[in-house]
Amino acid sequence: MKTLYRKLVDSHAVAVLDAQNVLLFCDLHLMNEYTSPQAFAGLHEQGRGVPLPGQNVAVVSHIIPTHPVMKRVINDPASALQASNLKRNCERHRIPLFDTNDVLQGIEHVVAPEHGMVRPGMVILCGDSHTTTYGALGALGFGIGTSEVEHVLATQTLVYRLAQDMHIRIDGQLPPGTTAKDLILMVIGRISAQGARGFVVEFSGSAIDALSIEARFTLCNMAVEAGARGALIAPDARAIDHVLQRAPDIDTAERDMALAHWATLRSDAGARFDVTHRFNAGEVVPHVTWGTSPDQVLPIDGLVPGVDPASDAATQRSTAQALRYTRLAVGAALAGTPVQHVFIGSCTNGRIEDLRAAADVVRGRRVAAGVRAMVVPGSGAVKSQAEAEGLAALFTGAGFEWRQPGCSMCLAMNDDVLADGVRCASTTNRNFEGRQGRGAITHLMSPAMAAAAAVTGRLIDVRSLEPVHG
Ligand SMILES: CC(C)[C@H](C(=O)O)[C@@H](O)C(=O)O
Ligand code: SF4
Repeated sequence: MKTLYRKLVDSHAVAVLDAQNVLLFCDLHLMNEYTSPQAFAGLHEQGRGVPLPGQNVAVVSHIIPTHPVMKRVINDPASALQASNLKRNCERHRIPLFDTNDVLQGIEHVVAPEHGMVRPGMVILCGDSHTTTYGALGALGFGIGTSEVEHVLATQTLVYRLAQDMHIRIDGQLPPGTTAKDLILMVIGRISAQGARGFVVEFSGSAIDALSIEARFTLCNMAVEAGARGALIAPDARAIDHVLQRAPDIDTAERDMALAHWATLRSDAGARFDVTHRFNAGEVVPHVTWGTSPDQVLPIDGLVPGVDPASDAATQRSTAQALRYTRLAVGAALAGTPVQHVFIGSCTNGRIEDLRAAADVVRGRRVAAGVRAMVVPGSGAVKSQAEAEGLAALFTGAGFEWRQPGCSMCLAMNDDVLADGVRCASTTNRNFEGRQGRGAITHLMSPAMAAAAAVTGRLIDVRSLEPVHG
């Protein structure tokens, strides 16, 4: 009787090293410009090569400028060097690369599944924490450090310490106006940013079954913000369709074998989880963070909390510091807080369904005076799809900036940086101090909620917007 997680580990264990560690085979190794340079340098120092270049792929994601011009030139010398290093290294080792000016370039976690690279049952590694995203398709993905990137390049394996099994079961129906983003923010708020530390989480239940694949990406992407070492959803017919539509290389014979294998990718009835949590999706309301950790989050009708004298000293300190940083008054309503910036994008919420959800709110409305709002699609493919559907025209017509794809203001490693004190409604995944710019204040929320903030200039429950007439 095994959990899905243990099945994936066991089927990829090249060797058992001891009771806690295995040598894990990696089916797909993704790389970005930021965490790969030292790994390649180490590889070259030791005179090693890359034995399986076809099982590696690289994407320029983080440092890339997104201003809306055709040709993208990286002006910052250090960033330009990272991009040119990645190109040189990929050429040298014959590793496929989505380079700066590739029309399909984007955020690594948006690009990889678009091309059918992510398949159920795979182990996928990347020097990036949001690799947990791929659990949405039944693949075990997680982030690794730069020295591990080097190890994977050289051997296509990783020395891996086993995690514990957590089951998060979510039944019930998400109410209208709420999304997977609200659900995962609620879960993180309840179990805390450390709540899944040391665990791989398997999500299941009727609410999960009802989610689109893109919504499942959002959920698994943010599981790492609860400390999870991986997130999984057993692949169902919807996940399998999603993969097959994007993997034309699978011929009929392979397809039958693949389908038979994928059907086994679920936790056995009676498999034991170390911890189980249960939630009711029917209770979900739009959520917004108020602090500087994703678990400092409240329903939009919540009041900014004060320091709880009953909490431990560390929590008291971090609450006080978060309140200082976000400049919110204890006891004030979160709703109504003015924002100066809105950012719609990232590997959490930069996919086509996210842009459609934001567009549905924006249609017939305009960006509020004094607000700067931008949409940064997660990839070139998302961008052209949104343009073909008329979403780009809708956004620009309403006063949004329509940008080129990349990580952008999710972590401000390019030139999309907010000024000190600017408050931003953001569809990203981390509200850490300084993440969107020194002194900039981030409120995490869903695309619909961010769009509502853009058109009203404040944090607001999207469900309370007056209908648009005419
Ligand atoms: C730059 C990269 C290493 C980092 C990560 O690991 O997640 C980034 O993508 C982030 O979201 O903070
Ligand atoms: S979009 Fe944000 S979270 Fe995702 S990989 Fe880029 S920086 Fe990291």
